[in-house]
Amino acid sequence: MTTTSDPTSDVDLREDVETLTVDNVTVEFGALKALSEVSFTVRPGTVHAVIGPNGAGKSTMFNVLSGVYRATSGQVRLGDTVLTGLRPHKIAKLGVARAFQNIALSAGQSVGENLMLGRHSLTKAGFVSSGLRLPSATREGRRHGERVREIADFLELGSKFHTPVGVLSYGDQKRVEVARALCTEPRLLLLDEPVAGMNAEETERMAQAVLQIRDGLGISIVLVEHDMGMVMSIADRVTVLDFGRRIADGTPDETQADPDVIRAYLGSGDDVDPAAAADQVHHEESPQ
Ligand SMILES: Nc1ncnc2c1ncn2[C@@H]1O[C@H](COP(=O)(O)OP(=O)(O)OP(=O)(O)O)[C@@H](O)[C@H]1O
Repeated sequence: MTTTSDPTSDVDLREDVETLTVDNVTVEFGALKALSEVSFTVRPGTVHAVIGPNGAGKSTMFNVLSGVYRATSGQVRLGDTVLTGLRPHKIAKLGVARAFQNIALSAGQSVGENLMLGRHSLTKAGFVSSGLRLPSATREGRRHGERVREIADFLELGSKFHTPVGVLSYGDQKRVEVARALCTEPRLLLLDEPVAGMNAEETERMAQAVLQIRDGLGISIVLVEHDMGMVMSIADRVTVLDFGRRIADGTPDETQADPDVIRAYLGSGDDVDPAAAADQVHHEESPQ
């Protein structure tokens, strides 16, 4: 597996990719603080993981970033643009795409058709002109079709382009979900537990896809993830949450050696062992 490196040195960044700043975000549900003054920064063109044991606040953070939840206090900014308070579709329009933990695809439709649905927000031709097959609409349709095909190939879904999504393997379906998010041409991609429920091979393939997206498209990726091994091998930076608080923030090496992180994972009764994760990274980084 490709190992973690400083991506700012060798990645061709998309020009409009800006820093994402999470600034003192608190989310309260009644008396419960799901997030307490959490801050972190996602540098342009990096993979930034947000991890933590069960109930740490990961999904809540994902929902704040995508506008589904409103922060009780604090701010999220993309460059100078304040995202907190905006509705999900406005945030999407600003170039923030999300792929859900639970697959939300149209099972009866082909991979290509599902990706085209993701493309819809970028399609200028209205319903009438498309319906009448006006030349401008046909031209535009062709252009979008080509791009969708490219994105499918990019995520190794080209050979399944005409296959109904419902008959694909779980791993392939998850990659379609990610590909659909990419069809909106985002500058920031939010991934919610992209390897949940995957076997080792599918996990490895998704990890590679995430790195390919970072390096090939030059965009930023926020990865909210439970699987610590996967995160440690591909993230440039990791923010660790526990009971809604940020307990660590640093490189994978720094965070997995952090006693608070080890305590949080071991104390959670979680089957993820930071030491095993560290071994795994070490093993993967070893020369062939
Ligand atoms: N809509 C909600 N209403 C009330 N409480 C909520 C809501 N969403 C989350 N919580 C609570 O906030 C806390 C953080 O939950 P969250 O789902 O963000 O954690 P998580 O890290 O994603 O956990 P998991 O790994 O189990 O999915 C939990 O105590 C949870 O019960």
